[in-house]
Parts: sequence; structure tokens; C-alpha cells
Amino acid sequence: MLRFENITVRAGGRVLVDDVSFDVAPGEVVALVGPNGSGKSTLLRTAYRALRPASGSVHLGGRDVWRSPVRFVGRTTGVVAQTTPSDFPLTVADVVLLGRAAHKGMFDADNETDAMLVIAALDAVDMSDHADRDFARLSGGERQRVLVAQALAGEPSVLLFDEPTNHLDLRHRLALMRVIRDRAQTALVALHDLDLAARFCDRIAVMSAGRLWGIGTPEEIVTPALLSEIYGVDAEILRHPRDDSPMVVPL
Ligand SMILES: Nc1ncnc2c1ncn2[C@@H]1O[C@H](COP(=O)(O)OP(=O)(O)OP(=O)(O)O)[C@@H](O)[C@H]1O
Repeated sequence: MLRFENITVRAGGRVLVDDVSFDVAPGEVVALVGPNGSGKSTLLRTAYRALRPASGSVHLGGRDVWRSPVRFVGRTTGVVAQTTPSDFPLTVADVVLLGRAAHKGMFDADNETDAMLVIAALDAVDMSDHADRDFARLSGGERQRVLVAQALAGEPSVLLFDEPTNHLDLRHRLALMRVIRDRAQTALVALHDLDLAARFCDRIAVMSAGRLWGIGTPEEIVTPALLSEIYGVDAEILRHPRDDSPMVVPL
């Protein structure tokens, strides 16, 4: 459903992403982890057509992203970027409605389907009570949840989320990971929280200094070797009491 083939990105005389290849299968949720500056956002940006790679290709549902119309990418993907706008002079519902834009012609009026999808998306992130609020006056976490709702409102087949749990409290972090999981959509989600990645994702892809260090199941990836090699942290791996997923305990 999503395929990176030998992606290399250069900027400012540096190689930011270096020959990265992997696939995300239909319905699969893959976490993208790695230290700060390892290239996660840069790689995601090549997939939602915000940054053209120097070489290599990204395919969405078999179509080359960079040879497809912007609108195709807009319809297919639901994007939450890392830098979030904070001062739209719009209501929460209006911001979510923007997520429907790729499905409409320039002069199409908003219809009942749009309204229903906006309500459902706000509901999914526990923000329906805030539909008429001023977006600019929300807290950081509330804004983040509205931007997730905006991405969901487009009914995308692939979610490309860059640290969507940033700013979220514990309950909403878990709730958001469940939304991503339950929609059974294909998803590539940049995360810093390895415990969340291990618990909710089918596989974890690890970036390190622009390269793909490895990709595998949580059991294969979340190991003391990863913690020491990639993060320089001495850690023990315990098991979650309910579902046995690996949990990191830094020593
Ligand atoms: N336009 C650019 N020109 C030069 N360097 C850039 C540019 N954009 C990003 N970088 C650099 O590329 C590297 C990778 O950045 P990127 O944002 O992809 O990392 P990341 O893994 O998402 O990090 P974080 O976990 O901190 O969000 C960083 O060192 C960053 O400074």
C-alpha cells in the first residue's frame, strides 16, 4: 500500500535520508522511530508530497506519488505534520472540514456527507463538544487532536502521522493509538514512545542517521541492543502484563 524504494533526500549539502526502502502492507500499522534528527519527518514528507527525494520513489497503492496529481495524494493520505498551525481564525469544525478539501471541486458546497464525517472525526478524538470553539484558543493537545480529526475526515486509505501523540495526555495518547489501530487503515506513524509503538503497531521501522537501521516486529526490534546502539541508553525490556508487548525500562 505504501512503498519506499531507495529514497535519498539531500538538503543544505547533507544527506538527510540515505537509500531507504521498505513497504507498509494494506491494513498494517508501522511505527517509525529513531533519535531526534534521524530523518523520520523527512522520510514522511516524501510520502505526502511535501519534499521531493533526490532519488528513489514512493508508491501509494501502486502509484508513484511524485508522478501523480497532488489531489490523488491528498485524497489517499491523511496527514498530521510535526509543525502544527496554531492561529487559524476558524472554528474547530471548520478546521476539520478542511480535511474534506481534496474530495471537492473548487466551487462545490459542503454537503451532508461532509458534515457527518466532520462529526465522526471529532468524535473519534473526543472533541465533539468543542466543534464551535475557536481553534486558535485551544490548548496544544486539543489542537493536536483536531488536526488528527482533520486527517481522518478525508477518509484516507493511508495515514501518515508525524508524532501525533505529542502534547497528548496519557488517556488521549492511548485513545489515539486505538483509533489508528481500529480503523485498520494502512498507517506509518513517527513516534518517540517505544512502548506505544510496541503495543499498538504491527512492525517498527528504526531510522538512525538517515538510514534504515532495521524493521521488524516489536519483539524483534525493541531489544537492549536497539536501546544501547541507537539511543545510547542502558535498558531492560519487560513485558506488558496484559498483552505481553515489550516495555522499555531505562536503567
Ligand atoms: N531543509 C533542510 N535543510 C537542511 N537540513 C535539514 C532540512 N530539513 C531537515 N534537515 C535536517 O535533517 C535532519 C533530519 O531531520 P528530521 O526532521 O527528518 O528528523 P526527525 O527524525 O524527524 O527528528 P525529530 O525526532 O527531532 O522530529 C536533521 O538534522 C535536520 O536538521
